[in-house]
Amino acid sequence: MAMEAALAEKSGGGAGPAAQAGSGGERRSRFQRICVYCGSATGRKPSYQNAAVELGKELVDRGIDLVYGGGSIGLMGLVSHAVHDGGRHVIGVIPRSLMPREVTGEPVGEVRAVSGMHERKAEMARFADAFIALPGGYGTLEELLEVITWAQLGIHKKPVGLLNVDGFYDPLLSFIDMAVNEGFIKEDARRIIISAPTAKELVLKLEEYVPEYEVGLVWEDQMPPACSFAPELEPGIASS
Ligand SMILES: C/C(=C\CNc1ncnc2c1ncn2[C@@H]1O[C@H](COP(=O)(O)O)[C@@H](O)[C@H]1O)CO
Repeated sequence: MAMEAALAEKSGGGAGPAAQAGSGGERRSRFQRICVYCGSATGRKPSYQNAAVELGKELVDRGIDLVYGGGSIGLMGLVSHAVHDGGRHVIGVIPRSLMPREVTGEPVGEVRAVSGMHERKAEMARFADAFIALPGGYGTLEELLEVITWAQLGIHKKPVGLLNVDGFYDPLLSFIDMAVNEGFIKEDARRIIISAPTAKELVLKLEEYVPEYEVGLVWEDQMPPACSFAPELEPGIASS
């Protein structure tokens, strides 16, 4: 399925069947599943690692499942273990060529094998109701900027959040503000990006986000939006 079509299936802006009050009084979320992009390294500061674990716990607290790039290395391992250990479902989407354990470590939860990086990003985005980027490198930045670009193009209306741990993303946000001032990014497209310094604040902001960015584009291969917010998942190739 083409990337745009796959995403359009779940492009309703975030409201879903999980938006009910939990019976035990826990803070339920309107999101069933959040896609987390993050470093395949842990980074130098312990605060990055702590933030990955805190984010995982916040998802668990709110009854949200995780989709991510698979693997148990770096921050990816920390966030996926925190969600898995907390009893929520974890889906890792991994290209077959990255599957050897020496490359990605041993992932937890459901592992879905895909043919390559493009399919991986489309699948991760399709399964998710919102996106969060923790600190990371090129891979994280690429994934993040792609979902921002897709939002700008009207391919989806799902919230996109930056977990700005210790100001990690300040230089990127300054660069983006400069691009707004220089006339390359529109003010309303700038507001696609939601940022906060802690997982708690960020998830709350994502919960409250109302998509305001509108484009009149119709994608040739776009499927009608699905009624159901969460797709039926086929069984993964491995799970634990
Ligand atoms: C090829 C090597 C390591 C790759 N390991 C990865 N395993 C799983 N997912 C990965 C890997 N590398 C990148 N990703 C995806 O990009 C993001 C992390 O990239 P970053 O550059 O570390 O920020 C992450 O969200 C994944 O989806 C051996 O060098």
